Amino acid sequence: MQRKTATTARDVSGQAKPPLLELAGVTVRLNGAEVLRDVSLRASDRRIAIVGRNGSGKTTLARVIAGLQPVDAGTATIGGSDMARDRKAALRAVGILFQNPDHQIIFPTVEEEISFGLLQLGQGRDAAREATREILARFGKSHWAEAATHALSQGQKQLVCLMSVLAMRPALIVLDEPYSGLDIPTRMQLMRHVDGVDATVVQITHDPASVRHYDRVVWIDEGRVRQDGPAAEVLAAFEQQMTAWGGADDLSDLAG
Ligand SMILES: Nc1ncnc2c1ncn2[C@@H]1O[C@H](COP(=O)(O)OP(=O)(O)OP(=O)(O)O)[C@@H](O)[C@H]1O
Repeated sequence: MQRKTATTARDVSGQAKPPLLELAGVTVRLNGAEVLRDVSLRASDRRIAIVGRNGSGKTTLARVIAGLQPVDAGTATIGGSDMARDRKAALRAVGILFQNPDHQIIFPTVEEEISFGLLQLGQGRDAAREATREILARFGKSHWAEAATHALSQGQKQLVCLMSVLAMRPALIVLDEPYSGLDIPTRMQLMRHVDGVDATVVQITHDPASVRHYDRVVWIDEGRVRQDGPAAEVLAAFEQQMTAWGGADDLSDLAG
């Protein structure tokens, strides 16, 4: 197993800055099974991908990073705030985009959907409305403000979810397989939007091609970090192993 040695970022005064994301010895048990085991990750890289087989624990890890999944052991620190101790501050620092936008969208119109997160952050109605209009304009979708969310296509809904997350200006965005089920042009367009965002991105994917340009790839296997390092190195090892397993007919090792 290989672990990346994180370089310590420093602020203007030369003080060492805490990494944006720090997991230390994180273990999560669900229904008695250890789904994550002693996962440690210090990350200040701008683009991080998480790969692994079905059932290896990727979504659970994404939920831990997004503050949606309490840990049974270890600590999760986002933007210098410990999830367990200052959950509110940690949650401000992170936004999550799920695979299925229907699990995320709850409001009847696009404007209400995007504004909701901003109101939750404590913004007043006028400020939230203005920020919503601003993000719609940035994506060339001002005409969507009054659109019914249920009438949008999957790709359009996914873009609404991305705009909702970006409007909240999180320092870290977690994307859990955001492009599955989208056609090639929609996927390419959304990927371009994601590539252009200022925030740090942690993306879970089954598609190595979509993250070859990332700074770092973490391979999760049976709830543990199997390999962590530069994209080219980790993806080559990952693809080799996946192809070897794929060549066998035995599904008995599929996690779960
Ligand atoms: N709510 C739950 N209760 C019990 N077990 C769960 C729960 N959610 C997930 N698991 C189990 O935890 C393991 C990891 O699941 P997880 O969804 O994190 O995997 P994944 O790597 O994202 O998989 P996939 O690539 O198939 O989406 C699986 O064995 C799964 O069955």
